[in-house]
Amino acid sequence: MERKETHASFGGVQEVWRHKSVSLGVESNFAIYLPPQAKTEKVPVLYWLSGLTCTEQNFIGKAGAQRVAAELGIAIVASDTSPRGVGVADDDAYDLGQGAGFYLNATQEPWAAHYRMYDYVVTELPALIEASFPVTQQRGIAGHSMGGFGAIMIALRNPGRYRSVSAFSPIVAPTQVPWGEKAFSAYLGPDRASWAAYDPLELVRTATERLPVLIDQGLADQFLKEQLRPQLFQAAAQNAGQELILNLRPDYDHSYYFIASFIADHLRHFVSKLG
Ligand SMILES: N[C@@H](CCC(=O)N[C@@H](CS)C(=O)NCC(=O)O)C(=O)O
Repeated sequence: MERKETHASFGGVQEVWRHKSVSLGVESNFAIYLPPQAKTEKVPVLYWLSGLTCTEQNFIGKAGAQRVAAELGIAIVASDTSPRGVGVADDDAYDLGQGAGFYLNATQEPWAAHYRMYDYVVTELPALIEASFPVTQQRGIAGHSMGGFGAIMIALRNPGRYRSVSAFSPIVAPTQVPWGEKAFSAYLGPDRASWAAYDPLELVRTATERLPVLIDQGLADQFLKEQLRPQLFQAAAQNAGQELILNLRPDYDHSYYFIASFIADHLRHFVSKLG
């Protein structure tokens, strides 16, 4: 594992590391913010999953999360959004291939060899983080858009693994919207039965643990009506008895300006569940 960046930030440190990932079969970057408290004690860690086109850099450069993470004494880990490199399958479109891994394990060619972001985010990365940094096993998961989908899907599938889950502008119904249908068709194949394991609307029906889900959604989001459709998750949650805090925010769009405006609420949501 090699440290690529280190920056003092609000008394703590923002780092970027590169390591050989077993799940992805290539080298991958992740970012970790360690608050000042981590110099003397182990701290809880929030995993952040970014959206389409992002790397580990977007969140750390644009969300402005370090100040409140330092106040609260939590670490934040931001992964990449797909495997990358010359030997890794890709597509010219921004919403498929590198930068668009959708946090699942692909079963179809040419994707299956490297596109295993589900295993990476759920198992490999936390094991590495917990062995290498001063963090506890108190984990939270949050994300944006494709990453908001990833956070909700992963929390619903992994009872006991996370203390909290939250999302900005998540793709809640990937089997019913163009971004999700395109990605699931490519990575999982045409058999829609295989999509259910990654569909939050299905998972919320059968989940054995129901962490309250916090969602913030901008009402001026250019992707709201076609790709995000939070009301579909709202209805599924209501049917399932799933607690949902859905904050609809007038005027806010899909960008990191929106995330930066409300990220503190999501960090506090995580800390409120640590008990
Ligand atoms: N049309 C946009 C769609 C991608 C987009 O909006 N990505 C969001 C996540 S779904 C993002 O966070 N972009 C990177 C950034 O704003 O830093 C593009 O081609 O870049």
